Amino acid sequence: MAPANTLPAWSELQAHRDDVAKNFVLKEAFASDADRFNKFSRTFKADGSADILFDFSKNFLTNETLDLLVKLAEQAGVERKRDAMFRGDKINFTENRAVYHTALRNVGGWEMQVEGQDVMNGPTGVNGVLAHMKEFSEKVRSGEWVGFTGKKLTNIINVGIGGSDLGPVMVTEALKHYGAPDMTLHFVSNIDGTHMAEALKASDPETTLFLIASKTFTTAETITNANTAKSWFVEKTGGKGDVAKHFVALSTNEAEVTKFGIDSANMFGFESWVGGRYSVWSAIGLSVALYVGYDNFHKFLAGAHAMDKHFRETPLRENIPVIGGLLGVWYGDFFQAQTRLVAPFDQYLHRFAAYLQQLSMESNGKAITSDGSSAKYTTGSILFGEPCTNAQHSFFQLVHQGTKLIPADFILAAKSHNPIHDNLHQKMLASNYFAQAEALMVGKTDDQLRAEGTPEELIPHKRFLGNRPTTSILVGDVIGPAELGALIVYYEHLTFVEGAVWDINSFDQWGVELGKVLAKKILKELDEPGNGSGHDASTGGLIGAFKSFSKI
Ligand SMILES: O=P(O)(O)OC[C@H]1O[C@@](O)(CO)[C@@H](O)[C@@H]1O
Repeated sequence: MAPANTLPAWSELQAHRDDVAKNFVLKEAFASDADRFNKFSRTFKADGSADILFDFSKNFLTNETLDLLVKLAEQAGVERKRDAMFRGDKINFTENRAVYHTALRNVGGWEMQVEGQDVMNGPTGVNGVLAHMKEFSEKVRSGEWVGFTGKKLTNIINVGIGGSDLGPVMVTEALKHYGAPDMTLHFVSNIDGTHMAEALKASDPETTLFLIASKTFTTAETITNANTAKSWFVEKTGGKGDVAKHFVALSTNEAEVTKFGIDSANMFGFESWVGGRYSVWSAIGLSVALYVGYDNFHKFLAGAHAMDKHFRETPLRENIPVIGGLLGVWYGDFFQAQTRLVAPFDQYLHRFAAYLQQLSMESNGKAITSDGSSAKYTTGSILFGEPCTNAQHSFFQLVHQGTKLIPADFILAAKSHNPIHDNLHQKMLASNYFAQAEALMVGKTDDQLRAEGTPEELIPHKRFLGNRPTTSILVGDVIGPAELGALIVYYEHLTFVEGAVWDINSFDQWGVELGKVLAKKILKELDEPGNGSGHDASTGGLIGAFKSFSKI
């Protein structure tokens, strides 16, 4: 594909930005068009899910802007690339793989093949793994599957990192309302011994089930943590513990699973066309099924599939993830916004931004386009976020009065799982959700400050320039499994659209390899005399200091 900035629509957008958008004032746009909210809002509707309102009206958008962005998407081949993904083409061209996480949640019976092979049915097909997950999770939750002393397994330790951790953590936290009351979850990811030590300290080997979650089953942190866990289990049970009853593997790599000592019958597999950051829908999501029950896990898949259907079938201008992705390009490449804020007004979603960081930044943190040349434009964005209202009391000062343009997404469920104190908390949460977006848009003028009696010398300091764009996402009920699935997939496909316009490979992650290789070399040097070989003075000096401090 031609580099994005050589496409005709790109130049038209640049001209549009120069002539119109640089003077675009949101509050004036609303004052001049009473129908603006309706024009730039879209509602996601699907059976089994509450409606989800996506209000894009507080963005730097005019009809012309949206027309030009859609034109850019067309010229960049977004629809062609989207259809190639759903067709199972090897769009992950550096690893020669399909990108087929959509098959994992294909509850709609779509025919889905990779290299002419049906991926849904057959012994190792998606549906077979889901059936295995259903059977296993139901046996554990019912107490039919017990530990070596006959006790119910109520303490789950998921050992994984990156996509083998962030998704399970975020989803089990987001769906805590549906979690088994007698089940405790631990997620151990960091190689820092504290992570595993703290989990084991709180665990009884007789009631503990370990999920060793690793797509490759070669990730150093995970395999080390898994071996530590196994040693703890053997030691604590005096060798009487039956690993087969207390360890299962979630992976694509049967050989390494077997080498570790887990029987393949206790392995839940998935294919290499599932990227780590797209894997919560796969066997990696077993902790979710164990915690909230398979029926809720299926609803989670169904909500995701519904957003897949919307993305696959909806014309670009009405397509919600397409609009979200095009806004990412618009702010990043035409307004030089370097970051994106995602602030859920929802405590259960407190790990949502952390999950989206890997999804967005591991997908689009790329500077090379499909033909191997360097991108001549900005790609990717630094995604960050915390739940509100906490974030308002933390870093919103910069968002409101700083020098940076930070497009923000706010998310709220219309109903709370916990309508305590006569729903007062939910109303206060909602009032802040509305107020933050409004404040960022309208700001506060010098005249308003003077009218309040603000001393002249304080006016510049208390001025709010406003005109800061936000997207408000409002879920029309509580956020349950289906709504969560749809929300995640909105961001998955928004990320896809950004990458498709930027003509990058959003599905490999070569950038995580160099650090691993260097760490492996240094690990050996920590057990050898001296400060290692071939290091710069800083690295060598730090190694020396570490050895001295820790008396290695
Ligand atoms: O699931 P696994 O193979 O152990 O990989 C864990 C994580 O490591 C990576 O950094 C790739 O090495 C992420 O992409 C991935 O989610």
